[in-house]
Amino acid sequence: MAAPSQPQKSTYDVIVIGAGIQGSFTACHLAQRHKDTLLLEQFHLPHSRGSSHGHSRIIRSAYPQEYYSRMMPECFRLWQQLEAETGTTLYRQTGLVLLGPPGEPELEACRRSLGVDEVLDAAALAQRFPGFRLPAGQVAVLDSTAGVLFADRALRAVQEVFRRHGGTLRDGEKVLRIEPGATVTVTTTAGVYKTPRLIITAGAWTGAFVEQLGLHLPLQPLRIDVCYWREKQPGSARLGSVSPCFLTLGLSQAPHGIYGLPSIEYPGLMKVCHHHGSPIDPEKRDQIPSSAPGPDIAVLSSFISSYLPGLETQPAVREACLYTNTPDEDFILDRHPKFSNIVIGAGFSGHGFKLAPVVGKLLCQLSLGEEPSYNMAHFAITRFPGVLGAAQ
Ligand SMILES: Cc1cc2nc3c(=O)[nH]c(=O)nc-3n(C[C@H](O)[C@H](O)[C@H](O)COP(=O)(O)OP(=O)(O)OC[C@H]3O[C@@H](n4cnc5c(N)ncnc54)[C@H](O)[C@@H]3O)c2cc1C
Ligand SMILES: O=C(O)[C@@H]1CCCCN1
Repeated sequence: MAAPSQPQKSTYDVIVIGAGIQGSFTACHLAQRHKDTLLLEQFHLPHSRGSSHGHSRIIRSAYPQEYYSRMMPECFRLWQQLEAETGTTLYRQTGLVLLGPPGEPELEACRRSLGVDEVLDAAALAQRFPGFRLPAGQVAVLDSTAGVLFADRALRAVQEVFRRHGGTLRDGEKVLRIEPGATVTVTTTAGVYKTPRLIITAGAWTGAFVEQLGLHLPLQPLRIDVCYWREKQPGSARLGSVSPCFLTLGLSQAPHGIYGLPSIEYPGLMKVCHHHGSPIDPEKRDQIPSSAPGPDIAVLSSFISSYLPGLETQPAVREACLYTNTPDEDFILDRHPKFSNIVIGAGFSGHGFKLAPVVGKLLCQLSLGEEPSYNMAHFAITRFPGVLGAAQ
């Protein structure tokens, strides 16, 4: 005889909306702090409809902005802790070369963030990493701490630790409505929940979602072409050989930057992408035709012929991922200006994965009314004018 079904629990200390890397780390910190936490995800997990899927992400210490580079030692430590807690390998050190014109301000700021003096010219780079050809007027700075995070595996690991600490993760359950108040009511496709504290980490869906809370955030979802390029000589860009990650700064033909990771996802294919994409509604991401090569592919092909002559100049595989950009490409990590028990983490602008352990900690601290461990000025909602619209 089947056991009588338990009535579904409906009250939690904290509810987190969105189980991407940011929501999952946030929920994990809360559960580790013994908060009874519900993490809600609209899609069945794992899924590839948002920003946290795929095999790999870059992690690096080098950052032009010191408010991110200052967080990196703690991020590296927390990633290591997650590896130890789950017995999985989540990080592989490969190094990263930053490429740009000598004296380029962001390149210089990265060099300062690393505390290195050395700048590699074309000959020094080619000797160290034979796959790269540095055109005249370009130099390289090496971040030897950098490497690859195994993204899908990392997401699974953090969700596993969340559950281990008593957290509840409900996937395939979309949040439809939020009613703010001292107790927030959260209505989903499957039930109604109450909580004194809500955190919204809904990725590319956040902008449209928080409109119901009278908040107009300048968040622009972008569809990114994730491209993989075949090595002419198989094995030349494989992880573990001499291939590092790379990132361009101040490149006139691609001002947003181009980046790459060694061939670890698909054998013989190196991931090289444009740090930019086309505006998109996340609900309609598959409606744009994917057959014709877009402008991003042309930029990448031309870059590859000059800098990476060991790769073929047409992508062998194209996938899609979403960025959610703010106008200044800094994150939003803040309380709702009117409803202080609702916290928002969004606008990760294509560089949030590596920072998720600290982002999660900060969102947890904000939600519990604690003093955040880092200066939050750059992440404030109120840096954007008119976010509360006419109701302000
Ligand atoms: C191609 C690409 C390359 C990148 N490279 C790097 C890199 O090298 N290094 C780096 O640090 N970062 C990188 N990033 C950025 C990083 O991956 C993102 O910043 C990060 O994944 C954002 O996570 P998120 O949790 O905010 O969003 P998501 O992973 O999209 O999570 C949000 C979740 O909320 C859910 N959701 C939305 N609405 C609802 C609702 N109403 N109810 C329930 N659930 C809901 C969504 O389904 C989704 O699962 C890259 C991103 C892309 C796309
Ligand atoms: O966050 C990063 O390190 C990379 C840089 C290049 C674009 C994608 N994100």
